[in-house]
Amino acid sequence: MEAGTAARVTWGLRRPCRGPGWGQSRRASLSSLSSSAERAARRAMAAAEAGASTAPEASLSASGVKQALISLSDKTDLANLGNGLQRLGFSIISTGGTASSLEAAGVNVTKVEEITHFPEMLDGRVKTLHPSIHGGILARRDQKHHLEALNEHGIGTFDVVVVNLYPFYDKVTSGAISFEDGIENIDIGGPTLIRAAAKNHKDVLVVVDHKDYPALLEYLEGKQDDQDFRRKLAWKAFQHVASYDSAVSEWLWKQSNKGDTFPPSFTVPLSLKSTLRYGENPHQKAAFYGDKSLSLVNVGGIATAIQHHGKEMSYNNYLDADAAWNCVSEFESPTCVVVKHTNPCGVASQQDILEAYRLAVKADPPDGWREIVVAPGYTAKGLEVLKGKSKTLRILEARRSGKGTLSLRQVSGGWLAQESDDLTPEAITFTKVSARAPEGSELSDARFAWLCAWLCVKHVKSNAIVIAKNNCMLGMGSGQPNRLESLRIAFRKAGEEARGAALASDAFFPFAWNDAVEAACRSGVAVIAEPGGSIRDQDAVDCCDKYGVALLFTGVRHFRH
Ligand SMILES: NC(=O)c1ncn([C@@H]2O[C@H](COP(=O)(O)O)[C@@H](O)[C@H]2O)c1NC=O
Repeated sequence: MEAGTAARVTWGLRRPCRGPGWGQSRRASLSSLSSSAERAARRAMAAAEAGASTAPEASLSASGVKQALISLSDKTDLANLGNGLQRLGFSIISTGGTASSLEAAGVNVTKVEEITHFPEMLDGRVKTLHPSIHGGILARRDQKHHLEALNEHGIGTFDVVVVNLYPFYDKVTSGAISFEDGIENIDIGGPTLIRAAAKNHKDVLVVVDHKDYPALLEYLEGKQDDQDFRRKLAWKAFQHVASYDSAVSEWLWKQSNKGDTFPPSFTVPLSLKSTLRYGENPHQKAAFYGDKSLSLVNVGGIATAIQHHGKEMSYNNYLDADAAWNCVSEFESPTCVVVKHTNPCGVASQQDILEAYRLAVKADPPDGWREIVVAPGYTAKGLEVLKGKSKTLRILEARRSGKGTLSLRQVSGGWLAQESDDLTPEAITFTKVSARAPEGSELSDARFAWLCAWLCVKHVKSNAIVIAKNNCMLGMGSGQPNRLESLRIAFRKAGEEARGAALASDAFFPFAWNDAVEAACRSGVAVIAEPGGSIRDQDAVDCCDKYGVALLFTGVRHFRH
């Protein structure tokens, strides 16, 4: 690509553009088309007429000088960019703060107002919103009448536009910010520049990410035009603006619709965290995206976990780690949850975490290797020991999964949205409906069994049955087409230890006699906890009374389909 010469763009200065009579004086000055810029514009038009506009050289500005517009809030690597562009012969035009930083870095720069003949005004709300800027970005170089229009109005073309936006996201997530401050942090001129340049990417390179500066400079140094490169930048630019707008829109919805959870429409800003080796199965490609919704700031969870050691996480690893971590995050006391295929199959809560681990593993001993460990933190020694266990063991450090989020789930052609199941154990009231009341530890066992069932149903399909004793899960059954089948599986796992234990069900028992309730009673459990609400609730009460089992209704169902 032709290097051109570094020159300050001064040709726009010739016309006063403000106040009444602006049109007249403007026309008057334009009538004397004599500047070098206008001569250059004519040269560019001649080139367009000659059909040379698709060659890289044709992206020279109408003035014959290549121009870059730079307007950045985040000024990371700005000096390198400015010096690089200057070295390549670009004339640089910038907004106030960016121009000052460039000057401080020894780069020649022209302020936007020298082109627009308007000062930056309204506290920065209007800086670059001007035909002298947007005409120079949007004009099609292969359209004679576009270049004629630029020429008529004394507007030069821009070849490169580098913009990043007011840090709206950081501001509104950094703590208390007033509504007015939020509004002032919505960038208007920046997205407009980005969209204009991205639309005209055939002739204008648009950059929104400082990580792309080296590639931009390398591209500009090259001899070949590459429309793919330009299109990728344009894609990224529109994506950048779309993400930005989704944050603004989410924030505004929250400001104006307190308490109303479901907006009529919304956009979820996702960014690629990693591509994965494959999906659930090797023939499926897969990737992991982080969700940058404002409502998910500081909610922790697996998406923001740090991996300290081990093989790269797979698609199924993420699902399992998520199920285990969301489950363990529910407990206040030290708890260990073992998950297989997203089912919590061993859960123990003990003051000593090592003891919790031993008991949880005992409930469902690993049938092979352990794939992932997730914890809120590790001592240096602990990490060393775990690393020594296996080269592949994935060791993750995660922050507790938060509450109050919207849960989204895909179905063919749409998404289901619901509030996350944030009910705390304190919100559950155990109502004794049987003749016998649970005694001593039976009550806490019932509560723990219910908690386990509750945690299970958040991650596995109903029907869910959990048997627990001494703060330890003894057995669980889930995902079976009927409740009796889940119950049988849970009892098979619990074995003889089920005698005197508590049993919990995620939903009511539709039948009692010759069915799940009677089977549970005959297996020797001391307490059954279930939501209640069946038309045959009385059968369940009568059955428990017959066997001397305590029956508790919780009034809360925790289906997961
Ligand atoms: N109003 C405008 O015409 C306008 N043009 C560019 N900006 C933004 O101003 C910022 C740079 O400002 P400065 O160079 O003064 O630090 C950039 O983030 C850019 O997106 C604008 N500001 C906000 O809307």
